[in-house]
Amino acid sequence: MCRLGGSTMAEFTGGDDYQADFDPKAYLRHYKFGEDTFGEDYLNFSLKHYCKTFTSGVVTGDTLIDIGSGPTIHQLLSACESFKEIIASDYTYRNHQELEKWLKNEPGAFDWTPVVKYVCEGKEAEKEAKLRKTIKQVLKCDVHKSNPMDPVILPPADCLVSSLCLEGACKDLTTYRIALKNISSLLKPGGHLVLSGVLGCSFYMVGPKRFSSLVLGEEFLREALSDTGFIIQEFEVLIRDDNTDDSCDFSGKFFILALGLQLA
Ligand SMILES: C[S@@+](CC[C@H](N)C(=O)[O-])C[C@H]1O[C@@H](n2cnc3c(N)ncnc32)[C@H](O)[C@@H]1O
Repeated sequence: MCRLGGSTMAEFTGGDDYQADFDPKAYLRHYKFGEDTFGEDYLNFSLKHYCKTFTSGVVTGDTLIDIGSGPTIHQLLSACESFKEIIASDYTYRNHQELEKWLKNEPGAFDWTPVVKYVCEGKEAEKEAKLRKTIKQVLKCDVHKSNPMDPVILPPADCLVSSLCLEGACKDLTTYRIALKNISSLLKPGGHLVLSGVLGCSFYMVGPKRFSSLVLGEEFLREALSDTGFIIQEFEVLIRDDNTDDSCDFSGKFFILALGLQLA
């Protein structure tokens, strides 16, 4: 159920809605620093955890796959130092285009410099160059398929990252569990999953379009990960302490580092 402006709505927005109405430029407005947006709040939380995770020396390897990248790269800024190759992915064609625009440094690409500066002040150009070099492919992805990258068959990766994707893509908790299983098939045994997102969120706005979000709780996530064979190594939660931005009704943010897959 979605609460917006006091009314109650229950409309799920799926792949067709993302393909038709998810405007990458409108979404990226959430990630403009200094505008007190939901995205800025999320970045302040997640960038800190990405940095800690990917500089620990433990979460490292040859290949990292980012699931549901959207038009964004914030989730990969720290990771690009620890992996030789990154594969970005998303469901929509327009997100692929927006990401490619940034990768090729084309005019009109989103300016990530303020976010990059937050991660590594003084070394923005080097970091952007490094990330551009490390992202080798942008693939079509559907978390509802048993091989989410179908028809491409990828060798299992050392690490999976996914930020704010599954809660948007899944209509109920059963579908979320299946999607988690689907994406985990892309991971090597003993590889790492870095999963971040929002708790208690039923919708978020992308420009004038409302997208549904699956309401997640910490207990459900712990159970779903454990049932999929993951061992949770870190589970950070930050409860929302403001109500200024009404473009999203989340109650908290989470960041998970998990080790997979221990079950067959
Ligand atoms: C809220 S955005 C998150 C984007 C980015 N990862 C971030 O952290 O800002 C949700 C993304 O999930 C993608 N998505 C929706 N349904 C999907 C599906 N079935 N499979 C893969 N990605 C999907 C959307 O296209 C969109 O880019």
